[in-house]
Amino acid sequence: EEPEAQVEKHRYESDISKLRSIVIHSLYSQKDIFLRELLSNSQDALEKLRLTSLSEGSYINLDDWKGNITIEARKSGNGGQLIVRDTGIGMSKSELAKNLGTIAKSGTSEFLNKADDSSSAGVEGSNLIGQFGLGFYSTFLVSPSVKVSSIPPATTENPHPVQHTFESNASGDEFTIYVDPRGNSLLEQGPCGTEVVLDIEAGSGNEWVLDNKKLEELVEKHSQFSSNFPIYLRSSTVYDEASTDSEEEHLETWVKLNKKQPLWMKDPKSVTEQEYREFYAALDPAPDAKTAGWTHWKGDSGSGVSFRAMMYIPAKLPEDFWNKGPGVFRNIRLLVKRVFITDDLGDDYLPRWLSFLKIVVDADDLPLNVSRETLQSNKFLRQLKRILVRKAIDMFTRISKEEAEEWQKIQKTIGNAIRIGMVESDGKDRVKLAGLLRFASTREESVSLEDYVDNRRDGQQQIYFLAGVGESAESLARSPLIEKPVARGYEVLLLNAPADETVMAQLGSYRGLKLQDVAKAGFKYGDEDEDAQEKAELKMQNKAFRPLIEWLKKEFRGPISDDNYGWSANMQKLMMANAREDDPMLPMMKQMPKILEINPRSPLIEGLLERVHDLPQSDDVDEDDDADAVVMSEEEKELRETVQVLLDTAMIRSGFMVSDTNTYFDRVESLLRRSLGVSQNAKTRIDGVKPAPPVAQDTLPDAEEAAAATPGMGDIPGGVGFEMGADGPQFMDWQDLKSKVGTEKLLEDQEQSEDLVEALSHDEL
Ligand SMILES: Nc1ncnc2c1ncn2[C@@H]1O[C@H](COP(=O)(O)OP(=O)(O)OP(=O)(O)O)[C@@H](O)[C@H]1O
Repeated sequence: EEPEAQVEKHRYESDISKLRSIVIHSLYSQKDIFLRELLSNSQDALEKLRLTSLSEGSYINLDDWKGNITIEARKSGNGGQLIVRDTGIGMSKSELAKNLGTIAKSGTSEFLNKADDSSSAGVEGSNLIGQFGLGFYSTFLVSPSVKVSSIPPATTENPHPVQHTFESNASGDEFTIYVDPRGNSLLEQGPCGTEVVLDIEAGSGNEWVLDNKKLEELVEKHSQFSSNFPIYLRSSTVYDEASTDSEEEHLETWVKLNKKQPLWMKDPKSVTEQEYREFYAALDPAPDAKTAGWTHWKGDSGSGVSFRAMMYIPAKLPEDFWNKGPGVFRNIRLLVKRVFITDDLGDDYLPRWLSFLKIVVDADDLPLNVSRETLQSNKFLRQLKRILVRKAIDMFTRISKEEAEEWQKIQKTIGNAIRIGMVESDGKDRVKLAGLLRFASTREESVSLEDYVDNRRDGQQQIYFLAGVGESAESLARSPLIEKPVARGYEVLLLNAPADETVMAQLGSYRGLKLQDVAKAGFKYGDEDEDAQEKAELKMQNKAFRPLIEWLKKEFRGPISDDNYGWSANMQKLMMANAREDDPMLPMMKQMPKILEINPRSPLIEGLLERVHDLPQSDDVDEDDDADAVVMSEEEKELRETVQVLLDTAMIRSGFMVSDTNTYFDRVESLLRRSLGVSQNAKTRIDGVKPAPPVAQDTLPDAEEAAAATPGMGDIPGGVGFEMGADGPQFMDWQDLKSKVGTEKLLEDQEQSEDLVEALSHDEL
């Protein structure tokens, strides 16, 4: 049994001395991990005691046991002591020597070799420290001298255990063990336990260890979920012996730090929806953070590492989400056995389009310290990456099938992410993602590609769509480009998200049906050839409309061509939106050829044909002559102008921009004048417009004074509007008014003059 009394001196094995110094020197920049290591040891000790008490033949009675960990910062002057206690399994004298004085795990020399290779690389060192069970030595990072007092539970072999203290200095290569002069003080808290006391020196730069705020932060960051047992922090910072007298006062000064349970450890079947929603708040720092859906599973990496994970979809993306640079998401919390390891797995760990997800992964065995630099070499993390992407897509798919309405909302939020995902993914994933999108169509407000295919016409080979960035589905539905397919009874998807056209082009087809942009000329419906009558009709139409087509080609040679390689209006818009003002391609982009398709069934086109027929013949003019030299008849000029407006309008209706809006408006005005019977030459009158008074001579109050005297918006009276009489608005007769303006004398009283001025300003408005 334990020989009592005097202090026993032990020498560290030479390897351990070396080791300690490596740990101490290579981890200089990551000092705060010491607390995580201590808490994780305490957690293990508590867990071990519970397990031991449950094992057969155990004499340990845990009926009155309070399993917990306490942290206390005792300041004295500028330095002090940090004390971490647990009511866990504790250590006997020989266990103290063995566990803290030697290395239980094999592979010491392997560790030393690795550590030597990277002696100055703190990161590598921190990775090794957990791998080889050296956590305890990290206490020397902040403390020059460490004491561990411990007492094991009573057993048949050791019915009266004695509390011993292990003491070691950071500098020396020896440690001492002695009977704790305070007696079995730890038995006040429970049947056994351990107390670690770190001396924190004033002026050492480690004074922060005694700052409760900092301690709280560290626990929240690293150990919030690490313990199934409560972790308490003593809230008073100045140690006062007298205050611990009464039990009640004593308890009041302890604050529980780990309030949230590690929900992911539970069986998903036993977790309520409420619990999932509440837990989300712990993951998303946004004040009114809500989740729109989640998945929770237990998995295996395939290389033997099992893990538990939760994945959440936020209800909203931050406003600046798509503008955020890389590396700012930190949306995956990686833990190992409930101990937080990192939320920085590297900028491109998950694809950017999935970075809105909030994820927790808790692995069963990984080196406790995983740094970004060592990620690439970690097999589990490489496998996990693929697992997470697959799980995300599965989760989306499940919600879209089981909660169609909810998905409708979600896909509005993350639809663009899914589109980007489609562009970045390949094969199966792309098809799965495509199936998740919902589009407006000419048949329904919201359809999936699946719905579209299910509703296809007999023998239909294509999925028709029209894309127009930023346009409403209603306005797309009125586009002349879909008149024909709709008239024939085909459903057309109306796509208005920026990436839609690109995404459809990439997807190519869905369930064997080719994706067809109806804005592209020359596509076939696939059933044309079967119909001889249709063919004959087309031939006739071609013949009948030839004069119009010829005339159009002659007159509008530039903008009209029958080549098939134009951009769709949508693509033109996208390209222009991305082009810089001084882009040399800009004028070219504006002028990309477009294809004019005329509908022979349109009365407008029939009317045009008639007018072209009626034009005086000009066959005698040589084609090569300069067009300006041709003397054009008045009718032809007029027709030309009308057709130009028609062409521009067709462009606008098809989603293109006209290259020169002013000219377009001039033409429209001229057309309007003609239809109203107003002369083309009549000018807008500028006489009678009241000139502004001369430049002011008086002085104004300065800006601040004026601001103070200005009434708020609420004080602004009336506004302009027509007076409503009993029979509706009262308008004044314009001709009457005009004549009054000409004869000012008629304005007899002030009131009338005010009426008039107001009426005039209405007119101008
Ligand atoms: N609070 C404690 N209660 C009981 N035993 C402890 C306590 N702290 C440490 N020990 C014992 O000391 C051993 C060494 O601890 P150390 O932190 O150096 O490594 P580890 O805990 O084994 O490994 P790791 O740091 O990777 O978890 C532990 O395995 C444990 O047996």
